[in-house]
Amino acid sequence: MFNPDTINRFQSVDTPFYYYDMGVLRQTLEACHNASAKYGFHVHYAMKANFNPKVLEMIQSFGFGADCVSGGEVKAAIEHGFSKTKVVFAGVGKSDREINLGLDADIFCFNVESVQELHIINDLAKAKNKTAGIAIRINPNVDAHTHHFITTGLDENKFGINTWQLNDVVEALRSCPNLQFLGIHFHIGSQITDMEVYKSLCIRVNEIQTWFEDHGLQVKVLNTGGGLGVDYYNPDTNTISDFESYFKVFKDFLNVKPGQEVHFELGRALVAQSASLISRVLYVKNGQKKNFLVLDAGMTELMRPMLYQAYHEIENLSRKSESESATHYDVVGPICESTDCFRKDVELPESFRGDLIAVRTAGAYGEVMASGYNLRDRAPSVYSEV
Ligand SMILES: Cc1ncc(COP(=O)(O)O)c(C=O)c1O
Ligand SMILES: N[C@@H](CCCC[NH3+])C(=O)O
Repeated sequence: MFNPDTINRFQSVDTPFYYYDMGVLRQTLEACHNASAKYGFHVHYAMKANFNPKVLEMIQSFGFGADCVSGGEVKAAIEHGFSKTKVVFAGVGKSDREINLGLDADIFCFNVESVQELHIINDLAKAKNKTAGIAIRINPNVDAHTHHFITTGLDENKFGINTWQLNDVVEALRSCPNLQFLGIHFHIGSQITDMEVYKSLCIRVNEIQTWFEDHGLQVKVLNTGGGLGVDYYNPDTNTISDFESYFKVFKDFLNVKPGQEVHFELGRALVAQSASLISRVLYVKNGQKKNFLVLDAGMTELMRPMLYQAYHEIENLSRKSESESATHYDVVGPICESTDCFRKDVELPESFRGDLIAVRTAGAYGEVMASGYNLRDRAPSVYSEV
């Protein structure tokens, strides 16, 4: 990702900034596109992972759809060229204003997360004399075996409708003539690397599909969500997630009937490795027990380490050739919070004020989760050639 010319180019850029390697993004999208097309699967990009306009434009150029979680994302998807026939809108708390926006845009499908929401969408669609396509988001109670904070498919999670409420769903659908039932939707969590988890999901989806058909509802769309993980430890040697194995699990274990569509909502796996957060060392503080590298970027630019204790590789780009004289640093930001630490005890070459530091694998849930806390400016983006 960082050849000498790239690092040279960074010398004249104000830090912090996000650096996008558009070649990595393109290769990742190609890999996903080819692996999914083999089985006729449809991928909707989960825009919440990254809605940088250049990123969106490249993703939509591959023909992917968009999975949105707010009215703002629905609007951005359409503005950036995603076909409205490939826009889905999930979210546990869609406001009336956001539902109306989706109805006005004639999006393909609302993924509905409660029985009450079914009635609300029906009423709003009726007021516009429209029919809304809907899928039922079901909480399958499948353990994603990922970080506790980013599982979404267990009974204790707020997302989706629990299976014991499905009779109420069928009843509600009978009394909602302005809804068109399209299918069933699942999303059990994020940063999933164990393919056995997806096998368990398929088995559950098959059971639930049969239940719906037994209750007279034809399932046209099976949407199994996203969640495929990336390798945060080896961004250079394992850059592209194993899309082949991922889709093959669904090909092998999902009971797909003739005429049915299978949809996925990948976010992280498509964008995470394409970007790094680039910052400079402001100060080197040598304490009695610790050495600190104080960067000009912090939790306002990349919150994942502070929010989930997430691991990101950290590199000193100014001293790439110096593998010796390794020193241990707590790499911290300038924000007035003790948790504003990217990682503790990081082994790096001896580092100095002005050195360029890269925090890797920052393309997913990085820029989009930035905040203006401490009245900080937003970090800009810098792009490589494609
Ligand atoms: C409903 C839904 N779909 C898709 C995604 C994308 O997840 P990931 O970025 O892990 O692929 C998320 C986020 O976890 C989500 O909540
Ligand atoms: N933002 C989280 C994942 C949540 C995904 C959205 N449900 C992360 O950075 O890992």
